[in-house]
Amino acid sequence: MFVRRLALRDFRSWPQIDIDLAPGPAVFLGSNGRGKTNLLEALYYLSTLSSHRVASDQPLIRLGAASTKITAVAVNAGRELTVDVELIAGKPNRANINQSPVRRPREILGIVRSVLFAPEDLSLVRGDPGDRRRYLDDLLSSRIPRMAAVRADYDRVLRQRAALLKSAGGSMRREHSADGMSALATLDVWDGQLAQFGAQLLAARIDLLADLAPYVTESYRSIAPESQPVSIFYRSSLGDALPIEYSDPLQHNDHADTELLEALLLRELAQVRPKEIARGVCLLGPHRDDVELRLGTHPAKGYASHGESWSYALALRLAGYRLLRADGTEPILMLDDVFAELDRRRRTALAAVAAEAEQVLITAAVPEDVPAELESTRFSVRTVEDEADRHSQLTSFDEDQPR
Ligand SMILES: Nc1ncnc2c1ncn2[C@@H]1O[C@H](COP(=O)(O)OP(=O)(O)OP(=O)(O)O)[C@@H](O)[C@H]1O
Repeated sequence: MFVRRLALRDFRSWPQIDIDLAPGPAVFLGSNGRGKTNLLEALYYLSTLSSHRVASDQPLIRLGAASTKITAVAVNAGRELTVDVELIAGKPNRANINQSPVRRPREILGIVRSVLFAPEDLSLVRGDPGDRRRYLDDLLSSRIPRMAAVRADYDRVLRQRAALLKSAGGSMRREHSADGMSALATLDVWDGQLAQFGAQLLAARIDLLADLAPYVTESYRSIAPESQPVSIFYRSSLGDALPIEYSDPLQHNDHADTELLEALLLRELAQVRPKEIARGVCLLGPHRDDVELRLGTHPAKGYASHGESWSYALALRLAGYRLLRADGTEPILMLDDVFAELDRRRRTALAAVAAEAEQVLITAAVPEDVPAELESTRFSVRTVEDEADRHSQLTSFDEDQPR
């Protein structure tokens, strides 16, 4: 798929912009802080309903504006769909497909598919488990859009159960108190829901990892052939209760059994309940899980060098890209200021993948940062400043140059 048009209103540094795009590479050039990443972030938002940089939507709305709107015309196998989402401060977001409102914004997921590789991705290797969970879950929602609803249900149950654990902890501790008994009964209901949605999410992650793992190994080998091989494992808060073939993607060849996982979660939740009540937090479930990234026989986190960590992060993104492609829908590849960080071999490996992409959007400070095989449409991104305002502006790079 590709995006034929991207229009923004009051998105970060862009008051208004309407860009025509074509299949193949497009390069956005400009020095630091001009608004290049903001363009990619907007498109990424349409494909995941979240930013790759911030957890809340507020920073995406241009300072001084009350709302922002992102619109794209996506072309998939010759079929065009116009999709837009409006983020309004303090109100629920709204979305349209072909100008018709959808009931929930997440109904637009799957129309624009993208994979974004950005400097922040180093945190996939060096950061907290939450960064790796998010990587898996975003890929999951791109691949199977209905999983976004499962995630939302799981998060809702998690929040409500956590609130119950916190507020009712005191009354539960008072033995045989009426409040305590009723809180325990309510907790049983939430345990059931947590196990139900948690098992669906867990099964989907385990299946995803099994499909993804060979692409991660292959992508890493192509980027860093001289390095030790990599392998990935699912680390569940269920610990040893999780069947071994569910932890090791190379041993998992079937669909994960959701009923089995639900029963395991329920059983283990019953076991940890006293601890959860004492601490007032949910200790078990996919929100506590991690993906272990190994380099050779060691965990990459704390062991891999800077270059190896970069290669690993890039391999994870390329693996996601290849997996979506193998599913039959080519995602847009977005490369945010990454070539300058890469050595020659890794630049060449990444450029080879990007040159084959149906559409690739690249940001860079200077043209020399972009490999020659990816040269095509070039835009200049600059900042315009007057007394009243400071904002980004886009022009054709080639027309900009002195003749
Ligand atoms: N909500 C907002 N309203 C107005 N301006 C914003 C908002 N959020 C960010 N900006 C501005 O956007 C600019 C940063 O844009 P962006 O991150 O796209 O830069 P960039 O061109 O990718 O730079 P770099 O090469 O340094 O990554 C900054 O000038 C920042 O002040």
